[in-house]
Amino acid sequence: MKIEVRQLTKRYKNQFALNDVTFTLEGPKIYGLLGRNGAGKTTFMDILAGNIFQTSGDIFINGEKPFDNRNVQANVCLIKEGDNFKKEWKVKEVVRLYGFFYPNFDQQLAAFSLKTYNLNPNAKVKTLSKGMESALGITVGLASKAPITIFDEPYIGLDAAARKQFYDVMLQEYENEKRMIIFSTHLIDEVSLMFEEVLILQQGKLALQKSADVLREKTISVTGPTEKVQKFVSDKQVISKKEFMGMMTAYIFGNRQEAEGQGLEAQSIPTQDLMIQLTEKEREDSHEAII
Ligand SMILES: Nc1ncnc2c1ncn2[C@@H]1O[C@H](COP(=O)(O)OP(=O)(O)OP(=O)(O)O)[C@@H](O)[C@H]1O
Repeated sequence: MKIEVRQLTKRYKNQFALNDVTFTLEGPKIYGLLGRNGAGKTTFMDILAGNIFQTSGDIFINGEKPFDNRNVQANVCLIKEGDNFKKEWKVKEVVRLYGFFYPNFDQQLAAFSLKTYNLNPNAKVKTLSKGMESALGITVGLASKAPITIFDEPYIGLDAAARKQFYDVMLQEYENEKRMIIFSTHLIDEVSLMFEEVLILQQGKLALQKSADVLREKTISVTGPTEKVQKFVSDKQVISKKEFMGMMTAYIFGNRQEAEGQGLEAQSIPTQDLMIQLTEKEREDSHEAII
């Protein structure tokens, strides 16, 4: 599957939820879509799933526009953090309806997942706890086998053990049959090892798109006397810098050994820290994407 996003903009009155973003996603791959509150993640996922229409720009899924397009929508399953299903539906009706809509829907996997999460097929959605409703979302999202499966904070209310079950089944399913999974979450440290590529949105702009391997190997923090650090980073891509009492820490794309060879302290940066550094206030106006 190929998703082409071209100068995509969504504006609500004076508020830009997405502001002229351009990028391409090509699967099968597990994408992490990250960003602070209000960065535009849900808006993007809603446009991708054909739920809402952009103000300007284009989005193509394998060359077709998703809005009001049944062909495309049958290939895209979006599970949000809540209110995915009508409250009056029974669990088994949700599974049946998703089964009708998604051509590759895996009934066996759905039944297995319902059992795993102790979900009673005859229970109405309105009687489920928050965590149980999330488990139902996860169940139909995974069982949909949609070529583009999107999870937008899908596990509100799920405890750590239940989240781990979800990750395990998701990875197992992905191993069995690869597809494009777009995963948006604030629990970044918990899932970042699953990502194959990371996108970070900041105030409706794309701040970063990089393969997870590159991020793991090449993003480092370098600490030492300010002058020495300044000199070391002068020819490198700098994510952010902080200075305190003659010492500087710079977050950069670079080589750890090279920094250590020059007597600087170097550490790799966890994805969550990277997101925080990239979206710090000082960077807000620069809108310089790292792609
Ligand atoms: N229906 C709407 N009407 C007005 N403004 C909206 C609407 N939906 C989103 N916005 C605004 O667009 C911006 C992006 O919102 P969005 O929900 O896409 O962010 P997000 O990255 O998903 O945030 P979060 O991590 O908090 O879920 C925010 O400023 C939000 O207030």
